[in-house]
Amino acid sequence: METNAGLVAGSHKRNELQKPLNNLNGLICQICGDVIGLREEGNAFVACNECAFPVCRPCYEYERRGGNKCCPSARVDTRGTKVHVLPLLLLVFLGFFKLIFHSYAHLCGFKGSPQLEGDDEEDDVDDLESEFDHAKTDCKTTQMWSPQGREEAVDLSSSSRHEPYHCIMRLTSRQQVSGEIPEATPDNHSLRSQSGPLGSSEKRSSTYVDPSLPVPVRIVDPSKFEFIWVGNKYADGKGDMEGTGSNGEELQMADDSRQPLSRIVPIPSNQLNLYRLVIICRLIILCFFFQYRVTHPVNNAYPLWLTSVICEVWFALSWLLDQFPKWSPINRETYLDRLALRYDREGEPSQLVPIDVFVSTVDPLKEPPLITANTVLSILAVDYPVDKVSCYVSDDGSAMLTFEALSETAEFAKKWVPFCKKHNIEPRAPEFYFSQKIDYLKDKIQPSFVKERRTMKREYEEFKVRINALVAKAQKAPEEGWTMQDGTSWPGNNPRDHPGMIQVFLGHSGGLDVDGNELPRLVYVSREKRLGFQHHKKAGAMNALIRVSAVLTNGAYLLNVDCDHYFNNSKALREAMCFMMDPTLGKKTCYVQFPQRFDGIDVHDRYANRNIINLKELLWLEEEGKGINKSYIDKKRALKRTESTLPIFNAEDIEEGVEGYEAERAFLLSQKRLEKRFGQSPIFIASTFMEQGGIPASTNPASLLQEAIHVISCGYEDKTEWGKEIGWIYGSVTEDILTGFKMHARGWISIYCMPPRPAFKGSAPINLSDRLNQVLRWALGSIEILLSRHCPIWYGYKGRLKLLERIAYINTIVYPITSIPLIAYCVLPAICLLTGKFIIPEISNYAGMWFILLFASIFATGILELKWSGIGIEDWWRNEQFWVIGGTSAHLFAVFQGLLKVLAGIDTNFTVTSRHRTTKETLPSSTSSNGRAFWSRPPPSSS
Ligand SMILES: O=c1ccn([C@@H]2O[C@H](COP(=O)(O)OP(=O)(O)O[C@H]3O[C@H](CO)[C@@H](O)[C@H](O)[C@H]3O)[C@@H](O)[C@H]2O)c(=O)[nH]1
Ligand SMILES: [Mn+2]
Ligand SMILES: [Zn+2]
Repeated sequence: METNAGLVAGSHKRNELQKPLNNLNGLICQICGDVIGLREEGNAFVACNECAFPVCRPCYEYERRGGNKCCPSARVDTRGTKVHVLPLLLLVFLGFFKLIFHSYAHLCGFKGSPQLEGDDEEDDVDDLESEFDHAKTDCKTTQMWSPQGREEAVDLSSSSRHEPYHCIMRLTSRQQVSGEIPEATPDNHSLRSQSGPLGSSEKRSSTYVDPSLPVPVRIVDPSKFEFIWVGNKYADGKGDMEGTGSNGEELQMADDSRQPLSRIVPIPSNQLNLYRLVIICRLIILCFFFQYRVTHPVNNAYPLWLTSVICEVWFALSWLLDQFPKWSPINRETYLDRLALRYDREGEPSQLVPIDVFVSTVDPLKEPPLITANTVLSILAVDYPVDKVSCYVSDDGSAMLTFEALSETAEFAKKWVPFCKKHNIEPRAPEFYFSQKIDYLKDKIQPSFVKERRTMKREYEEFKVRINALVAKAQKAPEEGWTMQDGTSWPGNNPRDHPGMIQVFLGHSGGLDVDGNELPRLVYVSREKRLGFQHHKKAGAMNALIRVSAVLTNGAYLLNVDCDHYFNNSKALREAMCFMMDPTLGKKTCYVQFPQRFDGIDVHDRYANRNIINLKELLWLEEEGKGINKSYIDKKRALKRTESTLPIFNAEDIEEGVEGYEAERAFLLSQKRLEKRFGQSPIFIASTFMEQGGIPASTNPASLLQEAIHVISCGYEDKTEWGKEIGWIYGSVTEDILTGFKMHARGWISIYCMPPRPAFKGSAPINLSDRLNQVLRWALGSIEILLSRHCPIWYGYKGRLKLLERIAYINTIVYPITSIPLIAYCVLPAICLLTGKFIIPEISNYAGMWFILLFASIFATGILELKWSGIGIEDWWRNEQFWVIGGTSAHLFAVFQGLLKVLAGIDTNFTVTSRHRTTKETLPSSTSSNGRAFWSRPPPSSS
């Protein structure tokens, strides 16, 4: 509001200034700073007669081509709609008229002139301009178009996948961040820093450690609630808090190295209590309802009655399971400024720890290289010290297209990254940045910025042309397979049987950006694949990356994103570090996860992908700081590094120095044991002992590459604990849930982090079949876990899983089974109709009351949830619809497929994915492309 007022005032002022000048030549364009030229009649060019906002003709036309229908100043004025109602109406009317004319012409068999379809703008076209055609016709869509014409357009939204969460995991479980931070003593590691869960917001500094407070249990189900608890208050809360601290206080806080880097934001207790009250009422009503149902069978339709009661009981149970995680939500906010004060002070070397970012891709046709490129660019431009970020791209499809696109991306990054950092733009994925409207009235917009932005946009369009050309070229593979630029054959021609490949771009030796600064390192990795070796999909790919990165850069933490999920918030890494480097939280936190947000969903969100309401799939909970979720991430570097670190240890053992731990540690330290656990790589094992990450200075880079190829070979994990106890855990297609579960069972906690500006965004499946397939895959993953030794119902009672965590995981695992009663219940009405019988006996007034109360309580909970979450009724309804669609199709199918797979060993999926591929063996070789070294390794001779 404040900004708006400012804007409006600003533009008035300008108008006033200009009025007297209006007829003068020499007026300055408010966008680019050039002089506004004259029109033929000798008056200054005026774009908008309403406000006479001074823009030059080139700027005005540029904006128009970019899809703006109104003048640059009015567009940012929120009242602009009012001003432009008339022209809009006219436009609509005109459009309508054209439509009628068109159909009429069509009916008469007469072809309307093509101009009729376009806008009435002039069509002088240079090669850059034609690309704006699309935007002209519909500036609202996020579609992307290419300069070459629409056929080649890449539709962003067509990327078929998306993933729930991105997590930062610890690499070492016990991160000694820096000498400054004293060890936590056992008595203050209670996390509950604040007042009680619902208490008023006391001053943080005084309440931070108060071991005497009871430890409240809080759980959050972001599926329905993330907006409730976070949306409204989060953003403002921070401002308020900061406002209260005087300078002196802040300084003092900065001094105190135990100041937490985040806090829990209290939720108003009346809100929460009201909700809880309704839930309890609903529960009580439910009990009476069942009492009535059970004691009043329908005598002439006993089977119908019995079926319906069984279904109802199941629904009630699943509702109850669903309810637990929502009982005590937690909301957190971070103090980025404290993080910077403590570890990243101006003028001193940064003490932030290094992070390796992993991007997974498989199929460049389903996951368009342009999307992956955008993700990579957003990582390279992230707001974190460049020498502390490395980006690893895993290509499970060993596609030369992916490789070449990455090589182009590295080149483009040299221009893109300095531009982002100089102007501090968001988001730092160019496609999404340029699709945003720019607000020329914001004070920070300088004419020089406008010009650089235009240049950059042009560069990006050219980059897109190059990527699209690569994609076009990759459509039909030549008989003899792909050949690299230097004429050698591409080693990955057979994606199911090829050597490991690694290529390092950028980084210290890979060239500087256009301003002469270093860039983060970018590494292409395609792990070795051989027939007869299980590759374990994404989990396998991530484990390979854990090892390569440990050998090459060895970040202390790792972050995993899918290739279609770009950094929407360039401070996301810092957000996560506020938890990982927190003096108290950091020691027990295994991973930080961010919710999944989407772009490019169709307006009506027909397939209910907006996670706003996403059902159980996204269940997670935080309890005494313990998080769960369907996220993926996992284990830190799998292993741990020094003494304390592995997540293979139980979290408390590490903290408390339990006896067994000491003993195990001694055992572990023996090299033999380490090799058994981590595989035969002395360099990898050594790297796990580097608490702060980084590689021993003495190592020779050439030998590191050799070793890196070794650790991604497909036999490397044989007889080790990879995928069993270490790294991403194998055995479920939802490896993220399984791995998170395993970590929680060891007593680690996880944090759910929801910065006001969403940290990551992805593209969601936009067609029903992709979406159903995804839902099917997730449900199948759950069933796999349900039927495995890791089933949360029985697993780990000797471990450290908290009861609520267990319930939340059970809920996440069991939901596909609900499809069976759901289908039964859907069929019941038909049977009732056919047989003329009903599932409920003649109803008395007394019974009728329970029915009415039950429905009322269902409405009440629904209304409260809707109200607090800010979810619209439409979204909610769509979600309910999709729940039935998915529940009666994909979930049911998953149950059977899972049973088949686990009980009979039939992997239906396998037959789908492994279709015809020629098994042409390509001889891997050491080659070079583009003058850079390219490493690969021959297949194991006979192992
Ligand atoms: O053999 C494979 C298969 C997949 N992937 C990658 O794994 C990610 C997720 O796969 P996708 O098919 O896109 O699944 P989604 O349902 O979109 O992803 C969500 O759900 C998955 C299952 O829970 C999680 O693995 C993902 O992290 C999560 O984002 C993608 O980046 C893929 O490139 C591989 O690297 N290798
Ligand atoms: Mn995906
Ligand atoms: Zn201008």
